[in-house]
Amino acid sequence: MLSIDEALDIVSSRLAPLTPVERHLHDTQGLLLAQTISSPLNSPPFDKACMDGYAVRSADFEQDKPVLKLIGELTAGQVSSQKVNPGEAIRIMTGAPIPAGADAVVQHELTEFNKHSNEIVFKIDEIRAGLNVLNRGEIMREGEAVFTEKTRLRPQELAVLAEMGFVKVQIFPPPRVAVLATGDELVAVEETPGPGQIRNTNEVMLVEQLRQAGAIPVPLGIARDNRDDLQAKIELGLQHDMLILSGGVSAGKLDLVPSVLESLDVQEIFHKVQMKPGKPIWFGQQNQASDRPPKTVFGLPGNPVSSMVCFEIFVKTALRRTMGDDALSSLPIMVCARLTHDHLHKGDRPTYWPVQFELAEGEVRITPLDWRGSSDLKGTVLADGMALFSKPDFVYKAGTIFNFYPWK
Ligand SMILES: Nc1nc2c(c(=O)[nH]1)N[C@H]1C(S)=C(S)[C@@H](COP(=O)(O)OP(=O)(O)OC[C@H]3O[C@@H](n4cnc5c(N)ncnc54)[C@H](O)[C@@H]3O)O[C@H]1N2
Ligand code: MOO
Repeated sequence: MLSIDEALDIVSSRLAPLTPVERHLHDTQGLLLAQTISSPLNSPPFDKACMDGYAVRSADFEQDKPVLKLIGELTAGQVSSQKVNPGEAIRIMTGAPIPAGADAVVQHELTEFNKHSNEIVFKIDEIRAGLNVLNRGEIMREGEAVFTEKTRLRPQELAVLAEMGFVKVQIFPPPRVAVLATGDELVAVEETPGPGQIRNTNEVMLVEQLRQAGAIPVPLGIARDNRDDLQAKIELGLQHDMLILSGGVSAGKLDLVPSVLESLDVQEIFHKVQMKPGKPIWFGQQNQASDRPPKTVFGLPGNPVSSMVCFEIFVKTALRRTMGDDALSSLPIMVCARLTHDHLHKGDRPTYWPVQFELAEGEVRITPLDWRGSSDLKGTVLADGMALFSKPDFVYKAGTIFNFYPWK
């Protein structure tokens, strides 16, 4: 059986970014750029004042504290038609272009204005040229390479693109992912379960996990445990970039998912990983025309925590790859944390166990919670994430450093 790391390598190497599309800036938050960007302009576009005060000639300050004559006023958005000559100053606001003749700005707090004589007295006797002035192109030069491909578009990147006048950019789009729950025992959340039935809780969970991961979820409801219904709904699911099924992948009589997928030319790449929960996970792909990427299918084990954990580890990695992340940055995010209590790990499957975390004395600490296994979703609601316990039948001592996988 594959190890978790082997399975992750396979998932990551089998997925590639979707074809880039052009999007309005407002619809690109958090996505990766699919183009390089050079600046078409200088920033700032003109020498500008960084303080409210007076635009002056630094040469006027070479002898003693000067008294300068006020000849005008300039607010941001205005361009002065006046020139500052020796012995003169212009009142200037932050963001306004420096007027001709001036080469420095003295901030308002270091001055006193005499409105009767229209003169400014300065409480500073030496200034350098360029004081409180941001020069044209000092932050960004015209033609300068600003963003490489695969830059993540956070709020500040979006604002820099807006400054450069990019209204639309090429990005790697989020995948549309179909979610299909399988099982004769399932009823929709709105329904009251009859004898032997349970509500389809995996759908709402997987849809929200997809949304949090930046993908576009498309819930397809429930497929019954018969070939015809499964086939029809899986075919519908295969019209999306990715399909996530839950249930029907272990060894039961009605675990038909792998064989129906195979009949639809979805090739099995692996089935089963040495892990708990989530051992029966199924991963496959259906080839498309040569110029199009294959369709990816995950068959997640039906037990709710198995579905959730397999999503966190494998589906998220796949999603990140489709959205442009490279193999390394697509791997599950983990943090080093210290165990607060002894923990007995029973069995031989590496196990993701729900834990609470706290920040104490400058370190992350994790405490394993009381949890009944892969059906116990409620046991995860107090957890902040999971820790991976790998050594078979082993007591992990308090103080051991661990990989903690936060849930978000
Ligand atoms: N003989 C064996 N039996 C099982 C094995 C095995 O290796 N050999 N593996 C066990 C493990 S581990 C898991 S995990 C489960 C996974 O089984 P399936 O993926 O086939 O899932 P189902 O049997 O369909 O369902 C399991 C469990 O989860 C409930 N379920 C299913 N779908 C949903 C849903 N959408 N919302 C809420 N709950 C759901 C279902 O009712 C079952 O209780 O198999 C073990 N068996
Ligand atoms: O792997 Mo199953 O998810 O142990 O219950």
